[in-house]
Amino acid sequence: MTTTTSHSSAIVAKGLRKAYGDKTALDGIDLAVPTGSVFALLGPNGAGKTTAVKILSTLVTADAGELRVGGHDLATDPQAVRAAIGVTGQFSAVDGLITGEENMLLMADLHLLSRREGRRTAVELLERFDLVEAAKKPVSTYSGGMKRRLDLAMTLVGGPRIIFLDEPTTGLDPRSRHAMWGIIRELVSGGVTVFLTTQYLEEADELADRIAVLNNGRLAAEGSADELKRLVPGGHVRLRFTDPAAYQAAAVALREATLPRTPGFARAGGTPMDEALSLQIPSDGSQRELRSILDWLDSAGIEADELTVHTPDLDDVFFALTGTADVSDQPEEAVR
Ligand SMILES: Nc1ncnc2c1ncn2[C@@H]1O[C@H](COP(=O)(O)OP(=O)(O)OP(=O)(O)O)[C@@H](O)[C@H]1O
Repeated sequence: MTTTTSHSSAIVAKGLRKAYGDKTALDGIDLAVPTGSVFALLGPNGAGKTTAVKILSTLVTADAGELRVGGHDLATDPQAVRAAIGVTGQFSAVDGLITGEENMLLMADLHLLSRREGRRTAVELLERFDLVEAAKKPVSTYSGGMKRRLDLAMTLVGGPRIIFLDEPTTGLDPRSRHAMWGIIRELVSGGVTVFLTTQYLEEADELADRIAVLNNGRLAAEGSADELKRLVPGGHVRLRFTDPAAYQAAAVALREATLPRTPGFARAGGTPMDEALSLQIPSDGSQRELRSILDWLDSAGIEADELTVHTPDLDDVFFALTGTADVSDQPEEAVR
């Protein structure tokens, strides 16, 4: 795992630690989020995601670690960090008793915008987040998706360049979730850096440039969605036949095959799936492996009626990295 400390990092953490009593929530986390990118912190319940967001957004202090957000040191200049960031999520600032517009204007007041500037910003953001019709209604009448959009709109009042989103789409229906993804993508295309936590692998896959998998307060892995998917086995090429004789011939050929450059292929022997007349060949789905499989099929005279490539998805990665983790495996370190 590498950590970049260049100036192009919007968020940098080195050796981030936090314990609540004898419970270690974060056990030495290193991460770097390039400016203008989306970083997803993925992990099961209790992994430490919210703690990380709370620390990086100055709501909670770390026990240890070198932390910089927006170029500012969290320990010595939290005020500057606060001015550079926006936070939405599980600790939403939305007031249900007043209208969406009033919430926006309240936020504008908090940011010390003039009355005129506040109104202009509120109108612009309500429009952008498709909340114009609902603007004069109490927020308590809003749907979950509308509340999330309002929450994010309020966060944007101060024009933050770094935004923390703690589980931004939890509980939203698919349509609202997709709408939120669209909004997040739009923000990023405007140069904003987004740090999000999520339990939805699909969300991380859709949005994030980099994903870190947090488990028991430690980073189990970090990389792009594709890099993470390559970490776990499960990828394969499936050949489907309609002619039982062709299937049998292919199964025999495959059982005898060895292909030195493709380790998975060599040990494959094909997994016969008689009812479906299909054969499965382990493969990481890379171009190189596919080419060697196709070359071999050609040279063996095998012509499948259908060939599909299955790559592991983030679910596989998530379960592989977090499902089997045994806390007792991990060295005990004294945490004060
Ligand atoms: N204020 C607190 N006091 C004591 N323990 C806490 C506190 N906040 C968090 N913890 C503990 O720290 C660990 C990490 O919690 P955290 O909320 O950061 O996890 P999470 O990954 O955000 O989980 P979730 O997805 O459930 O929100 C958990 O074991 C939790 O019980």
